[in-house]
Amino acid sequence: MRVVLTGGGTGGHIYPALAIGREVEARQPGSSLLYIGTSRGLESRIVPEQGIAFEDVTITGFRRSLSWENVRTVMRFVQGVRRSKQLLRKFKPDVVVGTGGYVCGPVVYAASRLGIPTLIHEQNVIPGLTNKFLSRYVDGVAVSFSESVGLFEKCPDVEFAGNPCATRVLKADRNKGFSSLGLASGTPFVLVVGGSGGAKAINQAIEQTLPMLHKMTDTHFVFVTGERFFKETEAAIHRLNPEASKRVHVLPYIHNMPEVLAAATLFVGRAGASFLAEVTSLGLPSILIPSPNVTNNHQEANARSLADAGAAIMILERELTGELLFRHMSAIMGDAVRRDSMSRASRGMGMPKAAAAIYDQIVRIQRKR
Ligand SMILES: CC(=O)N[C@H]1[C@@H](OP(=O)(O)OP(=O)(O)OC[C@H]2O[C@@H](n3ccc(=O)[nH]c3=O)[C@H](O)[C@@H]2O)O[C@H](CO)[C@@H](O)[C@@H]1O
Repeated sequence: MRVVLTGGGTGGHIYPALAIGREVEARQPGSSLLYIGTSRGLESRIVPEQGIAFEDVTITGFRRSLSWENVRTVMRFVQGVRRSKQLLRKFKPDVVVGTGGYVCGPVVYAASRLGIPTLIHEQNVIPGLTNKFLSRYVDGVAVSFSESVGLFEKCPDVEFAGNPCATRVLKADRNKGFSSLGLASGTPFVLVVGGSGGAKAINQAIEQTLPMLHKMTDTHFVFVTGERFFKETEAAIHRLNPEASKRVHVLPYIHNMPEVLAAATLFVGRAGASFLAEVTSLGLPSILIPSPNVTNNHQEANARSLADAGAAIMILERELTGELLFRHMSAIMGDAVRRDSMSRASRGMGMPKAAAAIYDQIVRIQRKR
């Protein structure tokens, strides 16, 4: 099968697209993938590293308020559709799959105008602007939450599939996760990561925990700062606690995240949808600090659903302090029975077969044509 994947800006849109691509390759060996993204998004680096062909279109997002920038965005959209049509005519895909983020707009729209079967995947309970716009043109929408099924009334085929990131972590080799971090297999560690772009508030809270970390003997901390905060955070950590470097491993970004997640004992981070799909698929206990700066405060809703099920502790950013975070981390790491119970609750929410369900939907929308 020839598949065009598109979606991006942040990891939460890119990894679902890659997971769908990998499922297609597994189910139909010899398939060809082309990823269309923007040269400014994270996808322009991640996708080529995965050995997948990459082409770019230029596009920007709409501002929610009226502005001249929106006029320019419309012009870029028209140009983006033209460029997408050229790329699609050349690659001749059997299907085009979009996973949200504004780059999807021109690519999926162009595909539908050319009569190519199209599917979009929505990661969040409340649909993003681009997916909502596209839903009237596409053949299928795959959603991650049952509550979202009714929100795409313009589309004839809406499937509650889950998030395909849940599938990509399952086959991950945890021993490779340990060795890539320079840790002996089985070393207990807390993975702290503020979403695909890092989170200043979480970085600052971790800096505040440094004087307390020696109390959690044997536990290591893998702390992912985000590329833009790496230098300052790493410098602050070494200044505040030079001794910490033995058990605190500071990194800007992790490229083999499935392997590292499979090895982790506890996850601390934002409540982005793709991360949560991975965490629940693996049955990891978590401490979630939802970003307050997202549309409709959807990360708090994501985090609350895990907290209500007993799979996670939620800390709101306005209440976050190093002391509170340390207290929760040390309570969970020090209590194996509690960890087991959180882990069972977390696994109970996982949807590890999501990628397979989306592959089946792709085949179905092709047949309907
Ligand atoms: C601030 C913001 O707008 N966040 C949104 C964004 O989050 P964001 O892009 O942070 O996405 P998620 O937290 O959902 O997922 C991040 C993805 O990147 C991967 N990863 C992350 C860090 C790293 O070092 N290495 C790595 O591989 C994770 O394994 C995961 O697959 O998209 C999500 C899915 O639409 C939304 O729910 C979030 O609200």
